[in-house]
Amino acid sequence: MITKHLPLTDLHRHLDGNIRIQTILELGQKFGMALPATDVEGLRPHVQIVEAEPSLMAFLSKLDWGVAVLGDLDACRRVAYENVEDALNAQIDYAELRFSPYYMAMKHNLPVAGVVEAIVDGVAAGCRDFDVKANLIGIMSRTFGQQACQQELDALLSQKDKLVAIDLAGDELGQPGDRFVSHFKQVRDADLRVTVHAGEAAGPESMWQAIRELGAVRIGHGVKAVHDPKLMDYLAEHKIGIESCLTSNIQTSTVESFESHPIKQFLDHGILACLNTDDPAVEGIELPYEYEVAAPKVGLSQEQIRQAQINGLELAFLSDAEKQALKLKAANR
Ligand SMILES: O=c1[nH]cnc2c1ncn2[C@@H]1O[C@H](CO)[C@@H](O)[C@H]1O
Ligand SMILES: [Zn+2]
Repeated sequence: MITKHLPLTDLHRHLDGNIRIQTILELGQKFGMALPATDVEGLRPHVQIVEAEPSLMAFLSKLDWGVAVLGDLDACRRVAYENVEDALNAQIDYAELRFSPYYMAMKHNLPVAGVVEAIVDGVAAGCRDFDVKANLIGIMSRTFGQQACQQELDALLSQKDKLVAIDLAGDELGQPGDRFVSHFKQVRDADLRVTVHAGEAAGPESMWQAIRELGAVRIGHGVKAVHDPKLMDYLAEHKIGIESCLTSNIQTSTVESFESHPIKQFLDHGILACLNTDDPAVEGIELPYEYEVAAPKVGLSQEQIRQAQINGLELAFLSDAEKQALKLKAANR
């Protein structure tokens, strides 16, 4: 259950993994694209997980239609704006929305820096219209290699004041983190924080690398840490946050079943793990589902679920004053 009088955060939420099916249809039509179906139910199996996929990469292919219909920068702005409305509808007080501008720009050759501007714009408009606080995390999509990531990083750093952090997402097995050391040096030199998808498809060594060589202060997924007791200790001692995404881990076949998800061990070990969605529209879930259905299935007690909610605020890339303001707002409702 969500504790109503505490702020609800979603720190791991891909904006480009959360494009409404209806919007995909409308944009597809607007830009004259042949989609695999012409109505929501027909399109659903092409853009949403209907049963667990065999691998992370199979899961990720479901995001492709959503970005394929982004025919101009206005379309990017629309999707960003709708993401803030979706966060409001999911009861979220504070969202860190992450996006990969290169991935969004790819199909229609949009200017990558222009995509960043459009997302900044759309999210700002959404935050004005809906009562949600949001920050942006720029993603480098490792799937497309080092050069594409440098291009993506250049575009993101051109708007660095509008971002709170940079992430590395995509093909963890095919593009290991040691190829991105120089990219993350630039990120740290720009005073941006670092969160990295690691220990999802690859093992605990990928998490060590993200922490030691890339400067990660939070890790996306990180489920493989349970196989490395020293890493478990390190995460707890150094307060490295684990952004858990329970349903996503089942749907990518990263974790075999809810019952065997390691988040319980993380919390028992004093690790700051929190609950997040990942790609809500693609998964067909929202944050309340993670709190009310997925977390109990994993075996978390109500006290542990509450702790995960508290951890979300602690791990947020916000100032103490901003956290305090969110706490006050939640306490008074
Ligand atoms: O669960 C995930 N693991 C790894 N990469 C992901 C996940 N979800 C989305 N992306 C990746 O993030 C970028 C879009 O924001 C894309 O590169 C997509 O493949
Ligand atoms: Zn993710």
